[in-house]
Amino acid sequence: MISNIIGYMTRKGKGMLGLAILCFILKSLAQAGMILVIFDMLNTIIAGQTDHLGTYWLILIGIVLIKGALDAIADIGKHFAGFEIVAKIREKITKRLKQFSLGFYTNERLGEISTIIHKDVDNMESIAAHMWSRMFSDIITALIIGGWLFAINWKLGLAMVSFIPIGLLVFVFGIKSSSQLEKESQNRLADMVSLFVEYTKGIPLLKAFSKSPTFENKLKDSTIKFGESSKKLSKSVAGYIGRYMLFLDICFGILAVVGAYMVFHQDITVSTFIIFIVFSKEFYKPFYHAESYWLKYIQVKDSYGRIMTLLKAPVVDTCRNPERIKGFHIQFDHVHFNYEQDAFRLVNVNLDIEEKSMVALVGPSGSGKTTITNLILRFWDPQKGHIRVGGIDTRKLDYDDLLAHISIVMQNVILFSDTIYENIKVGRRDATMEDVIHAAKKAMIHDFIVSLPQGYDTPLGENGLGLSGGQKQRLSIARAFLKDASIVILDEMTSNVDPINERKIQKAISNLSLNRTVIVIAHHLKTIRCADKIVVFNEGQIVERGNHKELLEANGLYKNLWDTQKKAENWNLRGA
Ligand SMILES: Nc1ncnc2c1ncn2[C@@H]1O[C@H](COP(=O)(O)OP(=O)(O)OP(=O)(O)O)[C@@H](O)[C@H]1O
Repeated sequence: MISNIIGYMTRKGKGMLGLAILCFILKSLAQAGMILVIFDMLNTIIAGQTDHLGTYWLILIGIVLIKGALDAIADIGKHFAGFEIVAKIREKITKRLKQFSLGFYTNERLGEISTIIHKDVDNMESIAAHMWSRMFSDIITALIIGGWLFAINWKLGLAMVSFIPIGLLVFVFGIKSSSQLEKESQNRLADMVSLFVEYTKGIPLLKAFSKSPTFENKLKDSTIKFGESSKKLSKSVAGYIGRYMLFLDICFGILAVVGAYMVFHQDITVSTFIIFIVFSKEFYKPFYHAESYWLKYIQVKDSYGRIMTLLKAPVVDTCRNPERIKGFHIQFDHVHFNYEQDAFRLVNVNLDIEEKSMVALVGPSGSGKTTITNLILRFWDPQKGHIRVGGIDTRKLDYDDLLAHISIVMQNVILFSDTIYENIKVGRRDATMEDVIHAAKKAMIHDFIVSLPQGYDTPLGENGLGLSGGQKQRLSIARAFLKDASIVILDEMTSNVDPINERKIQKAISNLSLNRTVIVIAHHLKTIRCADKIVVFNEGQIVERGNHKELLEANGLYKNLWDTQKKAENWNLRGA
């Protein structure tokens, strides 16, 4: 983890981190030097020589100033290094996010990505800037001071480290034995959080339908379970940390006893004894801090794991010399596809969508219509067979070029918390106000927009809050007009819109369909009667194809669906 994170830094960043560590070491040594100067000063005072007191004061003031300067430089260095790591990791993630297939962006993933970008990357800053600079400087200072103390008297040096190996063994075994409890506690926490999220999302439903406390009981249960596992973990951690600290204290006690014994037998002077007592604290520092280093490591380990999983997730395959699109005839050639093993399968799909024709995909829910459009967009790639656009396999096409030539009008229109103008401009970032108005007029939404007090500058709430479904869909059609792509994928609205809105949407869609290759995922069969070709899917296979008249005459699944929808309409009318 350390080498990987350092790998993200530039030479300057690494230099600044090194400078911070060096300054912290020098600061600790300056601190030690200050104590030695004070010792020396006391010795001279005890000896009755007070002539050089002024020099001592000057040296002490000098050390204090140097310490302050070192502290400031170390602070600047560690923050520079920390912020650089954060910036570099975020840059790498941003680049990677652009390379993922859109199929990667499920709702859960979006939540996870935002946690990674906010919390996990910030954790990397805290470990690199705050922990490493301290930890490395503590360890190096301890080595220098330990070496110096050993050089003064190796026997007392041995007393100083006597129980450290046993203490470290206790620490390492403690970590191992509590790792299972730690995992358990993390899992319980994850269960509790996901239940809370589910609960918060479902509050309106729970209020409307359920007075039973089942969900609340589940929540209470999971909170208790998490509490219990946390208590067990804390108990185990407190146990081994307590034992470890005890061994460090025993070490210090042995140092004091052996030192006093040696002073008594005049093996060492009192000053040597005092030097050991005072400076051994500096030597023990990283050992006493091992607990906080470890806890910090645990805290960032998961963050690091999540960042790496994201950075290593597979991206859309791109070939070395991708080709540009040369035409808009779409062809499925013996395509086989499944999202997951042993689940829905698209079986041997052969399909020709002529350039500038309109093809409607129909079939029962879950038959594979959206999957066909997902494959054209390369949200996924087929396991077998080829999908060609303009005669070229989509895997050999420049992916950005492919997407630049396709407009999508989905039922779930995604709108941003921004003005109507900016929301339409998503279709083409360099569009002018005139272009936007022109597109809105073609999408039959201009009159509605100008009727609003702030017109095109009207801010939209999150995901278009304040607009009806029909209005949202016409805004998305305006985007498609603005993009002016040669291929249009339309996912027809399933929810009921009022007849005026429906007529406007139909008019806007027929405007958009002119002179383009159009693929419609059709739910209302009456709207696609005029399509050049209707392809009927059932359980992942094409079962019929032809125009409306031919399919009715064939008396198959299409006729069945058509009759069912007509019956439903009649029923609606009678019901009304
Ligand atoms: N991301 C996915 N991962 C796994 N399975 C999926 C995924 N998306 C869709 N499916 C499954 O693939 C099958 C076909 O789905 P698809 O969305 O293509 O059907 P559809 O004909 O468009 O349905 P509808 O008319 O209801 O929108 C369904 O069984 C669905 O559950």
